[in-house]
Amino acid sequence: MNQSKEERILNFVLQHAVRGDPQSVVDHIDKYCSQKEWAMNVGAEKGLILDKTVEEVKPSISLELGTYCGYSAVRIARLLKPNAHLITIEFNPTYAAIAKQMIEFAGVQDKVKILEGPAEEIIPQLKKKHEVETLDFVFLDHWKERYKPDTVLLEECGLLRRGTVLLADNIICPGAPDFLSYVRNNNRFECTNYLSHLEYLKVEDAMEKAVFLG
Ligand SMILES: O=C(NCCCCCn1ccc2cnccc21)c1cc(-c2ccc(F)cc2)cc(O)c1O
Ligand SMILES: [Mg+2]
Repeated sequence: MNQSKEERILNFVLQHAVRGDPQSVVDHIDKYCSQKEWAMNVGAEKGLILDKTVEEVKPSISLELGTYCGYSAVRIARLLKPNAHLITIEFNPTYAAIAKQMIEFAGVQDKVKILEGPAEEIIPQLKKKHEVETLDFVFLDHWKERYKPDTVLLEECGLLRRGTVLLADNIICPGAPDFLSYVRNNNRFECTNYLSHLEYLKVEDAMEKAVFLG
């Protein structure tokens, strides 16, 4: 049976990256996806914006919506302080299985929990089933039309606290217009836009940081 693109990405990492070295895993995914096959990882340029945000927030508990092959989960986990954790939600079980292997190869499996299913179903379970109190950092990178409803759901579930930082990928391409207008017109969010480029291409893209003011 033919390999999928995601399996080819994983195999390239398993064969060429350094086991237990998250930076090597990130660099090799970027090498494969810039030279061989485009894939929707946040990539190196927007990845720096993600890194700077994680380093600023120093989150104890982070949530990622959209795991895909695990690129940004490894990118975030490599910067987390001891005993800090990332919960990452992936809808597609095939992607989740690839990401699990990617995260284990990078050696960050003790910091990352992958939950399978739609964010809409999992977010309401985070407090009771996954013992989350409130979130320090949220990276939105899933279905662009779910950014706004899932942000509202996070607030309704009491998962945001004063200072929780949301960072959203793909604000320009593919775009998340209802999320953007929601957070920018809501006086309980302090927003910052970071202009960048779509992963591996010269196409414009941006990330939006929205700090919840409580
Ligand atoms: O679609 C994107 N990502 C989402 C993938 C599917 C998420 C499914 N999913 C995962 C967790 C989860 C939880 N709940 C519900 C659903 C959930 C995406 C697309 C592009 C892109 C594509 C083509 C193009 F021409 C230009 C740009 C670039 C990106 O960076 C992207 O992130
Ligand atoms: Mg994205």
